[in-house]
Amino acid sequence: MTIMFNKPVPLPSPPGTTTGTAVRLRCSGLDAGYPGRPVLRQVDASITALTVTAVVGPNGSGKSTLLGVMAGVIEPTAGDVVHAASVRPAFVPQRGAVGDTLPLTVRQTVEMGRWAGLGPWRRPTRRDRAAVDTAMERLGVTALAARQLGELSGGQRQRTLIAQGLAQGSDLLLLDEPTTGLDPEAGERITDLLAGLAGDGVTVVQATHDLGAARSAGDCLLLHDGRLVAQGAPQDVLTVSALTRIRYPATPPDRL
Ligand SMILES: Nc1ncnc2c1ncn2[C@@H]1O[C@H](COP(=O)(O)OP(=O)(O)OP(=O)(O)O)[C@@H](O)[C@H]1O
Repeated sequence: MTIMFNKPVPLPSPPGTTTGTAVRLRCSGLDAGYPGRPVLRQVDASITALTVTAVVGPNGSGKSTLLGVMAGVIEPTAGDVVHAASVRPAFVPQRGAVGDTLPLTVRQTVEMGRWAGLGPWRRPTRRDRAAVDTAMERLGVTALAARQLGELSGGQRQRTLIAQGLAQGSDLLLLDEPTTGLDPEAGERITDLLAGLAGDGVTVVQATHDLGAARSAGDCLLLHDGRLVAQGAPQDVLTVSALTRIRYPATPPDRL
């Protein structure tokens, strides 16, 4: 198995996609999981550049595991992950992964997105500060800069964490359930912001249970039991029959 970050750009388009569509990342024959627990099996999937891709599937279907592999934090046990750029992806894990009680302000949280690129003394440069300012503005959290993380609403907190990912300056943003637990308005705001980022040169992949967010994505991967059962436009992938077949729980027929 291999994870490569330096393949030539662009990768060839997969069969069935529009000619000329640039592929940012491709998984081929991917197996991955945890010690004693195989999860992903033979996943072949492509992430289209400058698009929001939604990764959908029931609990335990392998969405977070797939994001972890794309982010390079989980090693595949078989297959390849090929990136069309040498820039490391920015990974925003699930909301619960960041403690609410951390004594951090919004600005300090976003600044952490720059840490990997700082020298041993962690002195931010003007460029670092500009990246933080831009990310905070883009996510609408500038006015919250001095607030503690624990004082924020769910939507504000989530936008702060996405700003931290954006501040990393990657062209690939991987988000694990960015709208889970938010009220519809806060969720829609994040969905719109992600679409705006894709329009501004960032490739976005989000694992989500939010079918509204998935339907407004440009592309969709449907996982079931660690296997990719469909990939394509949301209206072609998130059909009543496909969701019923995998017994996806959040599919009231009137919302399809
Ligand atoms: N750190 C871990 N160690 C062992 N098994 C794990 C670990 N993380 C997840 N799993 C298992 O791997 C499988 C896939 O989990 P994963 O989190 O990728 O699914 P998911 O589709 O993101 O689920 P959810 O929608 O509930 O977040 C599940 O059976 C889960 O219990």
